[in-house]
Amino acid sequence: MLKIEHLTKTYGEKKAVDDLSLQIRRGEIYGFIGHNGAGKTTTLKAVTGILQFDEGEILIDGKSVRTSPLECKREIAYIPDNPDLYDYMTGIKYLNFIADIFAVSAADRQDRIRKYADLFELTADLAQPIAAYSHGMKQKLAIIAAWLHQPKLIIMDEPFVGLDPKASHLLKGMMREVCDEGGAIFFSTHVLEVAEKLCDKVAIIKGGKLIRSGTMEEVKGDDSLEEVFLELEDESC
Ligand SMILES: Nc1ncnc2c1ncn2[C@@H]1O[C@H](COP(=O)(O)OP(=O)(O)OP(=O)(O)O)[C@@H](O)[C@H]1O
Repeated sequence: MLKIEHLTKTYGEKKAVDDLSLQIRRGEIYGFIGHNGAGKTTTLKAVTGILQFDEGEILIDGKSVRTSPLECKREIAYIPDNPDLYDYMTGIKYLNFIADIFAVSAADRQDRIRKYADLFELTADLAQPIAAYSHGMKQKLAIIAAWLHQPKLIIMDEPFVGLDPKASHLLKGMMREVCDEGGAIFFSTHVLEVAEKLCDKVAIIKGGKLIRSGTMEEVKGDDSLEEVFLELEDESC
């Protein structure tokens, strides 16, 4: 579903991502963990096509994000770490705007908006301008928007930040559902307990380099993910 090959991205002199390769298959929830400034957001943005990169290749379902950006964007959804949506739009206008971009039919969008807005208890607020939303409400709206066109690959940067426990639980279920239906999820998180419970596979990045990746069992063995992560952080200091 997603193949990242030898990705390198520099900002001026700073190598933010250094020769990173990983592969995500259909059906996998793939967690991406690393310290602040490790290169997670840079990698995720490169995958979505928002950020140009210097070297390497990124393939989504076999298509290059460099040479087939539109085809790739049709297959994915991206939820950034900060849900800066269009404040002047109402929630419902924003969802319809996103549905228009992805050419979701009137019937499908109505069903999906109704379903997810009800689940996230956001229905009553959809008529409000986004400027009046709390951080968590914006995050819920961004999640509903991401699910509207039934993307094959969902990329999320710290998706659980700001969500209440019920919404977090709901999102985890929605992530698993996408994978059960043949999609894939790639998301970053600092909450290692969530990653450990939820992810099929995990990659650990440090200073732009991938230092460990594999199935959760391969990466953590009999230890907790937190223990392994902290050990790896210390080791390569
Ligand atoms: N626009 C930019 N210009 C210059 N340097 C940048 C820019 N964006 C990120 N960086 C640098 O690239 C490195 C990787 O940043 P990135 O945002 O990818 O890290 P991250 O793992 O997502 O961190 P966090 O967990 O804090 O969100 C950092 O050293 C950061 O300072």
